[in-house]
Amino acid sequence: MPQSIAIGADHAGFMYKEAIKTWLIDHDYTVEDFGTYSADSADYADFAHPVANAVESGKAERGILVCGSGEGVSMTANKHQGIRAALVWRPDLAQVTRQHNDANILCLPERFIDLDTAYACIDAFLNTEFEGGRHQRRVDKMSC
Ligand SMILES: O=C(CO)[C@H](O)[C@H](O)[C@H](O)COP(=O)(O)O
Repeated sequence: MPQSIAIGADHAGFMYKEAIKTWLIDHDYTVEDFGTYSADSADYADFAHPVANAVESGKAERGILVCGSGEGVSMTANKHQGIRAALVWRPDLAQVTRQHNDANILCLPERFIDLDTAYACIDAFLNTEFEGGRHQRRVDKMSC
């Protein structure tokens, strides 16, 4: 299971990102926080790219990104070849995107889910293994 987690958010995900950082540290994960560092208006790509770079390079084993809808950060992170970023709003979706898609970044929509649901999604994302097999073949076909 992963130990090092890169996190990032824009202003609309800042509050959850801060709470998630504490949650991860309390659960013995190593966290690198790529910002944003306040609730001032900011651009999600400025945080999604550094988190994606950290995961793509192997500096972090997984990433977690938060914005208002989760859409901006997921679209940005998925521009990176080595990234499979999944926009998730239910724990069972987090579980299946690990099992079937080997997702390496979790994207959460702060404006659409409560914090306990976000924690449950993270728990599933960090504690579910990729199933491989037919799913590996499909993941291998993602690159263009
Ligand atoms: O990408 C998004 C919307 O698809 C994110 O939710 C952003 O956080 C959102 O656009 C920020 O909106 P704001 O009006 O600037 O707060």
